[in-house]
Amino acid sequence: MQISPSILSADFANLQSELEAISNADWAHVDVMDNHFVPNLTLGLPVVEALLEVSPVPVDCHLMIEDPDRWAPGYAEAGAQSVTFHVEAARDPVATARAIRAAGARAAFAVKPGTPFDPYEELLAEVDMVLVMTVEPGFGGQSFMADQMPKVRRVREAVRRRGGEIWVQVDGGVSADTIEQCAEAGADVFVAGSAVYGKDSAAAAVDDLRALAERHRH
Ligand SMILES: O=C(CO)[C@@H](O)[C@H](O)COP(=O)(O)O
Repeated sequence: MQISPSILSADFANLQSELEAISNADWAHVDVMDNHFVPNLTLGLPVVEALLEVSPVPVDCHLMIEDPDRWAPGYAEAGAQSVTFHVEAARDPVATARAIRAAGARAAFAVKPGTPFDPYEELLAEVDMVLVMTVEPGFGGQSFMADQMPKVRRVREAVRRRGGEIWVQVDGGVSADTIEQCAEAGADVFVAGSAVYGKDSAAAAVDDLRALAERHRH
C-alpha cells in the first residue's frame, strides 16, 4: 500500500520543504495541467526537473495535458520515476506507454470518471499502473466519487486475470474517510492532496492513511 501526496495542495512558494515534509511517503505526486485538457494551469517540465533535484522520494507525474504522445517521454527522460498520461488525450496510447518505459520510467494510463476502463484492458500489456480518477481532473479539494469503485474493482480483476504486478491508483478526494473503500475495491496506490497537506503534520497524515489502507487491503 503506497501513498503519493499531491503537491497541488502544498505551498507552491516552498516546494522543497513541502517535499521534505513527506519523506516518509512512497511517492510525490506532481500534477501537470495545461489549461486545455483541464481548466487549470500548474507547472511543466522545467519545474518538474527542479523538483526531481530535491525530492526525497520518487516523483509520480500525472500529466493532465493534451498531446501526451509528444510530451510524456520528456518527463521520463528528465528522471520522473512514474509518468501517467490520460487515454482521453493520447492519439497512440501504446506508443506513448512504450516511449515512457523506453526512457526508464514506469508507465501508467489514467481514466477520467466518465471514461470506461474496459476498452483499454489490452493496454495493460504496456503499463505498470492504471489511475482511476475519483474526481474530475483539474482541481484539488473536490468530493470523492464513490461511484468509481466498481471501475476500480474491474481494473483489479483485469490485473488479476492477466497476472504480473500492475498497480491500481486512485486520485481525488482520498482521505481517512474514503481510503478504506478504495483499498477494499482493489486500489494499492493512493494519491492524497488536501488530506495530507491540509493537516498539521503531513508526515503523520501519510502514516495514518497508509495504516488505514493496509487494514482494508483487498
Ligand atoms: O489530479 C488531481 C486533481 O486533478 C489530484 O491529484 C488532486 O490534486 C488531489 O487532491 P485532493 O482531492 O486529494 O485534495
